[in-house]
Amino acid sequence: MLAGFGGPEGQDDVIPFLRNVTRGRGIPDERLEEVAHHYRHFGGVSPINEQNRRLKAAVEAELASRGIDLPVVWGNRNWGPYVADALREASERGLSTLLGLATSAYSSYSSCRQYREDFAGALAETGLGDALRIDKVRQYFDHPGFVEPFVEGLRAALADLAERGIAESAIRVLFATHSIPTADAERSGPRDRDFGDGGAYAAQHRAVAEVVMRDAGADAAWQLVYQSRSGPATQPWLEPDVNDVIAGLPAQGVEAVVIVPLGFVSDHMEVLWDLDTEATATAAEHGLVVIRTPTPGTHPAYVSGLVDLVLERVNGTPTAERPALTELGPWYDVCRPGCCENARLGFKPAIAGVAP
Ligand SMILES: CC1=C(CCC(=O)O)c2cc3nc(cc4[nH]c(cc5[nH]c(cc1n2)c(C)c5CCC(=O)O)c(CCC(=O)O)c4C)C(CCC(=O)O)=C3C
Ligand SMILES: [Fe+2]
Repeated sequence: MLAGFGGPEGQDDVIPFLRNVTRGRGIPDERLEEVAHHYRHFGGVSPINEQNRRLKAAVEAELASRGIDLPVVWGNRNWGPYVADALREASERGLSTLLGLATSAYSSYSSCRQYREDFAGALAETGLGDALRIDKVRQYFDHPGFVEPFVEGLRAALADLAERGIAESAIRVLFATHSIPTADAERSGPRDRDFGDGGAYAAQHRAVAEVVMRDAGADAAWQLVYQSRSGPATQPWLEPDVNDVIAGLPAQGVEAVVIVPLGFVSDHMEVLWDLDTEATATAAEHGLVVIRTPTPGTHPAYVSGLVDLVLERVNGTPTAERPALTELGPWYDVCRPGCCENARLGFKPAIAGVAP
């Protein structure tokens, strides 16, 4: 079961979609109006659903090319087709076990546990709790198939800048990911492991960024930056913001910035607006050359990696034989007790984890 975030597909969908995403989250109205404007600018259509349709087709084609007969259903957390729709479809097709494959690579409440809660909620909503069992594929931030498109993108961007005569010492590589409340970040990953500042969420990004720099053969300075903050100003979220960092670069002798959207799997609104529109404008204002590198999208390495992830789980591949490019992984198949809890929302039932 490919599990996506979901997005609006027309102007009339924008507000109901935003209500779905932010229900009970204390997001200020001004922020919602601002985000509605991003969607309205693109005709009220988020590209994310079309991207997931393409990803589903690509995964199906990869399975077929390997002669593997596994059906794929698709459901979203915040817009149709919903996870509940996917469960009904699975049940009608006579399936009894689903393996969730989320379009989200890292550990945190928003990027892992919320999928597990929504799977549990959809089982309850559809009454299919006895007929269907749902497991979830491990977080794949350090899987070679997810990392390879970023390495290729960074290598190409640096080659492009070299051709333009810009020295690597005048280039800053910014690895961009979604900001989350620091309270969520501290609780990301299993409760019994210490990952340092920003919890498992930040540690995973730092570790993958190092691998991408190394494998791209990059010598430039780099840093992890955050984007798309949405909570009230009083609530601490992970920093620094991508725009604040960009604004400070010219004073450090930087002439060009490469933005690697490390936290995202496709060119959805966070990438098109917050990076390609806003951060790019900030860079231009400060006289910087800017290149935003590609997201995995339907890159063959990513698609093939997703199928490998499904198969390692289906086949029970021993941990030692599972690919992982950082010391942090391979990540857990079954989330550990208390994994990625949400400090603000309290306890909600979730599946595919060890009971607390
Ligand atoms: C970690 C993370 C990811 C990456 C992992 C993953 O991909 O799962 C992600 C992805 C996405 N976030 C998306 C959209 C939105 N996220 C919002 C709000 C929030 N995101 C959060 C975190 C994340 N979000 C958080 C902590 C909030 C605050 C509310 C809450 O506590 O839950 C809001 C509300 C308005 C706003 O304030 O921005 C919107 C509209 C879309 C769809 C884009 C499209 O339509 O193309 C995608 C892929
Ligand atoms: Fe989000």
